[in-house]
Amino acid sequence: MKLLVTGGAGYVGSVVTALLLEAGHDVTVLDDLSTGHRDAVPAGARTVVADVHNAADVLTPDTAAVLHFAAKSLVGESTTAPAEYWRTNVAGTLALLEAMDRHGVDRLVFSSTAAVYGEPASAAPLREDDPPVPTNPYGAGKLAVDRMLESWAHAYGLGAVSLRYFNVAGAHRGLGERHDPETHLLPNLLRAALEGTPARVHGTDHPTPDGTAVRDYLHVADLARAHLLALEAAVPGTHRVFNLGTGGGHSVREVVDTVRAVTGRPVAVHDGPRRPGDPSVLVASNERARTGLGWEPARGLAETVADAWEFTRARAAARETA
Ligand SMILES: NC(=O)c1ccc[n+]([C@@H]2O[C@H](COP(=O)([O-])OP(=O)(O)OC[C@H]3O[C@@H](n4cnc5c(N)ncnc54)[C@H](O)[C@@H]3O)[C@@H](O)[C@H]2O)c1
Ligand SMILES: O=c1ccn([C@@H]2O[C@H](COP(=O)(O)OP(=O)(O)O[C@H]3O[C@H](CO)[C@@H](O)[C@H](O)[C@H]3O)[C@@H](O)[C@H]2O)c(=O)[nH]1
Repeated sequence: MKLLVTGGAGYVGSVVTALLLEAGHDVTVLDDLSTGHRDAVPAGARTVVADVHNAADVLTPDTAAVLHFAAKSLVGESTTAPAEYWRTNVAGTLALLEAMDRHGVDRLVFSSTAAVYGEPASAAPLREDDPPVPTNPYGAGKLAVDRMLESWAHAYGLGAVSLRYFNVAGAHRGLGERHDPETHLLPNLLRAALEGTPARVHGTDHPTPDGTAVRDYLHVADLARAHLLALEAAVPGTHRVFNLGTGGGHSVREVVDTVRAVTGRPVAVHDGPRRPGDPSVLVASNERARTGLGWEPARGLAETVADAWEFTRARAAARETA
């Protein structure tokens, strides 16, 4: 299939692009490189450096589907700089949908997020029919897009799938997290392991067994595989929503312990206050993805950390020889 991947120079989009190419698809990446990297786009894909608002210039009538990753995606930043979140994530998606309408492209796979659920009422795994009550502009904007897609499917016959990712982590064949500044837990812990500097624990007073926040860490290669299944599930006239997570949670302290075990390094941590907008527990129920997409995650936390560690060390070695 001829596919457009927005945000394909970013972390998740580059890994999905690699899998799409392996499966024989013809891929064009549209990315403004604001948080992505041109050299992260796998060989074999075309790259167009452009804003998602200008997707109409890149789409063609023979584009079969769009996979839409381009977004601003930091919960904390969305509370202090919301304008950019509404502009890129919501207005940008509206521009993309209008461009798809103009070219008759009727299938979309969208990167939604666990942040649409806000602060869950209990620690039970979140289901897609649990009430979405986002607590920050990032989650609110992603929920707005989920609802936009629902109306587009109903009124204009779009076939859309919203994949609500929980915490993506790990690396796949030389592709991993390269954010600057880096705010995500695992890359920060691995940098601490590499450089011998301390990492920070945001909040030790959560209502969890050890007081630190619990998240569902999903290997990026498992996540990426779900996108190929979602492409098949994007049937015109329907909008479907799937949570993507392992179904199990780990506290920040458990991730720290796993990093120490995998790297064999001490990794010092300083305890600090909670980060504004951070829910205490986010764990996915992946039942619907298992039955509806035939998807299941294959990797656990130790393998996810090990792959991210290999990526971190390889990049450090490449920097040294450069
Ligand atoms: N990483 C996670 O844990 C996670 C969890 C839930 C949802 N998501 C969602 O998954 C998607 C990918 O996230 P990621 O972690 O790979 O982030 P990323 O920042 O690595 O990738 C986003 C890509 O979009 C591009 N981009 C941003 N604004 C753009 C614009 N206006 N026009 C064109 N390109 C633009 C960036 O340059 C970057 O390459 C995002 O939509 C994000 O909200 C990520
Ligand atoms: O140096 C750090 C970084 C993070 N944390 C904590 O670790 C947990 C995970 O944080 P992080 O890796 O920053 O991810 P989240 O804030 O949970 O957000 C990610 O996961 C969400 C879905 O759960 C997505 O919506 C977001 O786009 C994505 O950034 C949180 O409790 C943080 O407070 C620390 O203690 N120290």
